Amino acid sequence: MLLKFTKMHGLGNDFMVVDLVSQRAKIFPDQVRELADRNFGIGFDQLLIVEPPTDPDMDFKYRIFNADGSEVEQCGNGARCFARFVYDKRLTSKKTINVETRGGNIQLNLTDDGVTVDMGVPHLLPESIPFIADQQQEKYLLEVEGDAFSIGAVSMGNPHGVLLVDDVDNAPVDSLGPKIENHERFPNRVNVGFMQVVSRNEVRLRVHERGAGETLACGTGACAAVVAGRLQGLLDEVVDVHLPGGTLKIQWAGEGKPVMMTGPTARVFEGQIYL
Ligand SMILES: N[C@H](CCC[C@H](N)C(=O)O)C(=O)O
Repeated sequence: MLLKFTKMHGLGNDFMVVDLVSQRAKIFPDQVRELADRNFGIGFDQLLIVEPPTDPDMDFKYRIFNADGSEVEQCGNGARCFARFVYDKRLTSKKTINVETRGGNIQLNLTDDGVTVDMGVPHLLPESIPFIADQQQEKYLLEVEGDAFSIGAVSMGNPHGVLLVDDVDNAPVDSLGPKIENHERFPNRVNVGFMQVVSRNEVRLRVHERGAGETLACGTGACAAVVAGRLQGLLDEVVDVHLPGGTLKIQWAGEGKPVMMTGPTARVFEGQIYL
């Protein structure tokens, strides 16, 4: 069958976006891996699927697949692109869009200068991340092949580990990222953020993503980094998060409050592919 899609990105974190409201298709994990391949397929970090909601109070269901074919709970950069996609494709005329995801319901707000997403309240209890630990802490000691690292652990619906580094440009993203991604204390694997605190309102961040490797930006990673930094008393409520692909504005008023993420979206091309 011929499947229409739109190629989009949020700060270089790139997506294949598919409307399965007005199209019908079944996409299997093997196909996701083939489509994600940057030589043999379309090439993307994540596949984003638009479906009708199962919850009548929601406008859409938003499904996310990593390049390795794994279906995951949340994708922040993807959420902004999702909002732009459903509005531009006239699947909705709303500018405040409520979507259900595996990681919980989120609200997307189309604005003149981008999209602001209510990413929901972060989960901090170890069992909700999930992360194996005796109790909730601002930071944990993680043993990796004989070395010990201090790490924050936060769920934005999807799991994140956050390490503080002096200089992101020299952070061990390629060597340490995969080891922590697959660490036994993260039963569902984990996204790994390397954060350099520039000031109380500014950080630099690189993220080794679960199921995709290092990406140019990670929206949930930016949210998790600010949450971890605030819990450690290092950051104020509003933080500019500088990622290799650009900057996100993250706001978190504190425990029990939602994380707000604001940033741009971009459409690259329209395509169609035989499945
Ligand atoms: N790799 C992530 C999903 C995509 C998250 C990222 N692209 C974002 O913008 O939040 C995971 O396995 O949980």
